[in-house]
Amino acid sequence: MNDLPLRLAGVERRYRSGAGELPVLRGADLTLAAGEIVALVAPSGTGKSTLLHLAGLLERPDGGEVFVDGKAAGTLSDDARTAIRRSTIGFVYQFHHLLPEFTAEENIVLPQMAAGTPRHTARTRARELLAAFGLSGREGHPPGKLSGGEQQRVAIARALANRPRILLADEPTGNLDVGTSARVFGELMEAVRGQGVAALVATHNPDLAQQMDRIVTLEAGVVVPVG
Ligand SMILES: Nc1ncnc2c1ncn2[C@@H]1O[C@H](COP(=O)(O)OP(=O)(O)OP(=O)(O)O)[C@@H](O)[C@H]1O
Repeated sequence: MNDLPLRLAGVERRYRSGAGELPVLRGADLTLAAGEIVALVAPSGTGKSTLLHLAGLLERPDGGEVFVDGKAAGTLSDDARTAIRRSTIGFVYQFHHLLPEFTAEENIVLPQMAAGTPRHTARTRARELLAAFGLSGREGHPPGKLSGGEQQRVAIARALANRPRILLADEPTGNLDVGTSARVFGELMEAVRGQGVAALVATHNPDLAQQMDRIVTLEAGVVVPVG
């Protein structure tokens, strides 16, 4: 069990508001094996983003524990959690969140340098990734001069730049038209499978979910298998 990239055990999350408490996760369990791609398909507002934020160590649960590579994240300092996030976890969001003032290549170089990779090594890796996503020749373009599909390809390349063990994606192609979404998602799957990354992908798109290894949903705050 210890070398599972990701394990959520009895994870709880409540949001406090003026009206009281909203229990969103009530003991969610989920494991991701290396190379496994899991679809998280659940109605809006049931806690998909919350689960991804907890799995990505962006927030701490109110109960339960998140294990990354067998290590309990709850006992770690914020700095230690940030270090794990940088080296081990890649994120892709519905909107690319690329830095607009930097080029496509720099957007992929910067997170590598933040994780301690020397600039020349980071540049080589960025160029390889951009080539793998069909973006050779676009290295010097800022996000504003790329199409929506190209921007999302850069965001996926950035998420994979530090060779993460875990990829967390929240509607990664939700902002793209149907054809572009299918193409970009296919490239994402190929890259994830090629690198043996464990991936958890929240999506409302049943066609994309069917292409993954397994589908889970959220019901009353717990993770339930589908099919
Ligand atoms: N910071 C917060 N403070 C208070 N309530 C929150 C907060 N974040 C999320 N919620 C509430 O928790 C519930 C779950 O939100 P979450 O964003 O995880 O759902 P989701 O399944 O990802 O939804 P969607 O598919 O619409 O993105 C929602 O009712 C939401 O309003």
